[in-house]
Amino acid sequence: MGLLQLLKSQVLCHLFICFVFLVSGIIVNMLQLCTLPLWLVNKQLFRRVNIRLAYCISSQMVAVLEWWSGTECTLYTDPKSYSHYGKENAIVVLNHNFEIDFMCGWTFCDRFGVLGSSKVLAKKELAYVPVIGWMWYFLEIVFCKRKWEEDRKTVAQSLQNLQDYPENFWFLLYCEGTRFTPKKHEISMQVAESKGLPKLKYHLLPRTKGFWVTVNNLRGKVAAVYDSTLNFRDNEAPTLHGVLNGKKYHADLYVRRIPLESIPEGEAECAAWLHKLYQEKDSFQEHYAQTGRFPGPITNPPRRPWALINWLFWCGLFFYHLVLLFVQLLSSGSMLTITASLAFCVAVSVGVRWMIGQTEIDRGSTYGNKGVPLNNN
Ligand SMILES: CCCCC/C=C\C/C=C\CCCCCCCC(=O)SCCNC(=O)CCNC(=O)[C@H](O)C(C)(C)COP(=O)(O)OP(=O)(O)OC[C@H]1O[C@@H](n2cnc3c(N)ncnc32)[C@H](O)[C@@H]1OP(=O)(O)O
Ligand SMILES: CCCCCCCCCCCCCCCCCC(=O)OC[C@@H](O)COP(=O)(O)O
Repeated sequence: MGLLQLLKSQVLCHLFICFVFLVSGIIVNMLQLCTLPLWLVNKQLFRRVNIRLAYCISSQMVAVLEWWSGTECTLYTDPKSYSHYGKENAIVVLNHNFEIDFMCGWTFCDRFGVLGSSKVLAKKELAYVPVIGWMWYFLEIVFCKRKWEEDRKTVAQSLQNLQDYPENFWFLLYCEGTRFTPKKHEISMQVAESKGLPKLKYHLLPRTKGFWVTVNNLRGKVAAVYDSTLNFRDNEAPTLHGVLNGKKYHADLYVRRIPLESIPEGEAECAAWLHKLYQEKDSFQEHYAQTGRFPGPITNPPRRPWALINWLFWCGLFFYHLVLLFVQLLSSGSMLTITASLAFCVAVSVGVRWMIGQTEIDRGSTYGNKGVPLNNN
């Protein structure tokens, strides 16, 4: 093991990275709060400012993935579609199998210059996660309770609000609605069978209502759906812990650009279209399993330096102040101050541990664990 790799595996380094993320994130959340009055005076300026503030937070996770762990992200797509990426609004449909799939998504957003403005249809529980969840309020992220009767109005309204959004954005939809587990897969395939739909091997059965409502409420604003299929080389199951430990993964992403006009408007037709899309996605995963690659040419967007610069800025700032604080603490000799500082460090570690837990599939929700009642006759 090299010296750098040894350094990356040190718990103290992980604690420092997490500390920087949490404290800088809370500072940015405070700044976001201060921008609220701007909403009343100049809504578009409020949005532009918040896109940049959000970038300071989300790009830290991109920097850790790209520069700390050195994870490589390869893009399979045709060059004609490539020329549109980052220059238009799009709905991204992505498979939901990996704990760090959202970080890979963010990496691609950054490479095409839409990271600050990127959006998602997220479960409501994530709105309460400090830093990221709080940041999302100011980005007008669309939250759902995953209960259609309650979501149908609120989701449509939040999507309508994006009609006059001033900068290009990608809107991410995990149509499976939850992360893949063998149990959820088995249950969703029972649902597929009861609906007379072909079985999927690598995906859960997609929930179609969110897709239908998104496509129809963003019509006229969004140019295309980017059908995106992600996998990792060597059958790896990447984790945030692995990334913090400096483990290098290799992500492969296959993207097809589908013009929005080609997607049917009616609910039933749109649902059938999405089911067909997931059958195609399944065949791409099968191709990957057989050959170790996705179909089509590789056109790799380069890493950009901004995420690294932002991260180094915050790390430098906190490192300087932490050293100063440490020296002052030792020279003060006050047991009370030392104990209070230790308690603060423990609180930060516990908070971050809980946040990391949100990314872990084993600690995931039970959503999708129940299907339609089986007919045992
Ligand atoms: C490549 C570049 C990437 C770019 C990245 C861009 C941006 C990045 C930005 C941010 C990154 C951050 C990432 C954060 C991650 C957070 C993501 C989440 O929180 S995912 C969870 C929330 N999202 C969703 O759930 C979206 C999908 N869901 C839906 O669309 C749902 O329809 C819904 C709108 C949420 C409503 O939920 P509900 O449960 O009420 O669903 P339905 O009404 O659809 O369900 C009933 C329907 O489903 C059938 N059914 C029953 N059981 C199952 C089952 N187990 N599996 C499948 N289907 C099931 C049931 O028979 C009903 O069928 P029908 O509709 O025919 O009546
Ligand atoms: C700079 C690096 C610092 C790293 C350390 C800091 C920890 C940061 C943790 C950030 C937490 C981010 C929240 C986004 C999480 C996205 C997780 C996710 O994918 O959600 C799952 C849902 O889709 C479905 O949920 P389930 O039904 O599967 O349950």
